[in-house]
Amino acid sequence: MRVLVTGGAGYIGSVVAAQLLEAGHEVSVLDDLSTGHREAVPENCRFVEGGIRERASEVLADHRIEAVLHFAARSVVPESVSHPERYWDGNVGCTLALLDAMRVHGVGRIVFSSTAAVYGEPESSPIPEDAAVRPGNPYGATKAAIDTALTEFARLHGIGAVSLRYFNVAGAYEGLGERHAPETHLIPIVLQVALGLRESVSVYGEDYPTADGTCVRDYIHVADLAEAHLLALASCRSGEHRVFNLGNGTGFTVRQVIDVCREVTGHPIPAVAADRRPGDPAVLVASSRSAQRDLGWTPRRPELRRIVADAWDFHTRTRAAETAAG
Ligand SMILES: NC(=O)c1ccc[n+]([C@@H]2O[C@H](COP(=O)([O-])OP(=O)(O)OC[C@H]3O[C@@H](n4cnc5c(N)ncnc54)[C@H](O)[C@@H]3O)[C@@H](O)[C@H]2O)c1
Ligand SMILES: O=c1ccn([C@@H]2O[C@H](COP(=O)(O)OP(=O)(O)O[C@H]3O[C@H](CO)[C@H](O)[C@H](O)[C@H]3O)[C@@H](O)[C@H]2O)c(=O)[nH]1
Repeated sequence: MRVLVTGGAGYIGSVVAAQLLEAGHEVSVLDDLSTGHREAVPENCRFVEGGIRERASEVLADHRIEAVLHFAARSVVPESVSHPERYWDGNVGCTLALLDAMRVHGVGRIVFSSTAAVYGEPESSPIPEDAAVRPGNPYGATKAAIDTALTEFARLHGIGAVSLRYFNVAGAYEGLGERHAPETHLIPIVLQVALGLRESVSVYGEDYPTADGTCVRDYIHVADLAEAHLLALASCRSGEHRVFNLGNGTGFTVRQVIDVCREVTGHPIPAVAADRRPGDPAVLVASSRSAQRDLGWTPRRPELRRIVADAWDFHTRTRAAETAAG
């Protein structure tokens, strides 16, 4: 298929673009490089630098796109609290513009990056897709709004849509890894300590109702997550919008993650207790049974040690290349 990957210069979009190429698809990437990196776009993609609102319509037409994988978004939760307008505009506004361009150019499939943040503080664990949608911050609220818009667009315009609700994505694939600046995610931050780029990691809250008092999250390897996108793309059904959680179904505390990072890196990684981070749910663990049943998806790299080891390999190589380049 001829596919457009929005946000294909970012962490997850670049890995999915690489896997789409490997599977024989023709891949176009549209990215404004606001948080992405030009060199992360796999070589055989057609790259267009620009914003969705400004350039999506033209790319859909010129590249005769048949399906869209939509990653481009703003995704820093604290920023969404201080500047919600950037999220309503950058996430909801841009996605509505993209959907309208798809309608105009007759593009019939979309796979969308949704998030566990739509569930807020869940009532039970693991979380199935029919759990209440009650986002606890504007980032999650914008993703939930897009999920709703997709349901309506699919019904009204016959588009086949899939929302994939990611839990905590980590790890690296074929030289493509996580490089956000500033970084807010736990595993890359902990690895920055091991690389000597930070003195310590702050542990946000040690009084949660969990085994060791720190928050529990479900970490999913970016390559496994990417594979689900290819399955979702193939399974889009005209007029239907389906929603799937993507996680491993196993939770790890912040302290457990830091311990695994110590094992993998051989570094002592000092950890300092800090206040809770506002809006953090105590436990977020996915039930991905629907994705396994309906998409035929099986995560092939579920071990946290493997996820951290792949991220560590990426970070050490990137650091070495940066040091060599001066
Ligand atoms: N990383 C996670 O753990 C996680 C978890 C849940 C959901 N998600 C979602 O997955 C998607 C990808 O996340 P990521 O971690 O790869 O983020 P990222 O910041 O690395 O990638 C996003 C990319 O989109 C581009 N972009 C942003 N706005 C744009 C616009 N208007 N037009 C064109 N390009 C634009 C950025 O330059 C960047 O390359 C996002 O939608 C995010 O909300 C991520
Ligand atoms: O320096 C840090 C960074 C994080 N944490 C803790 O580590 C856990 C994981 O935090 P991340 O920031 O890595 O990930 P989140 O669980 O906050 O966020 C992820 O899940 C969210 C859904 O809740 C969104 O989808 C978001 O995009 C995605 O990155 C949290 O308990 C957080 O408090 C620390 O203790 N110290």
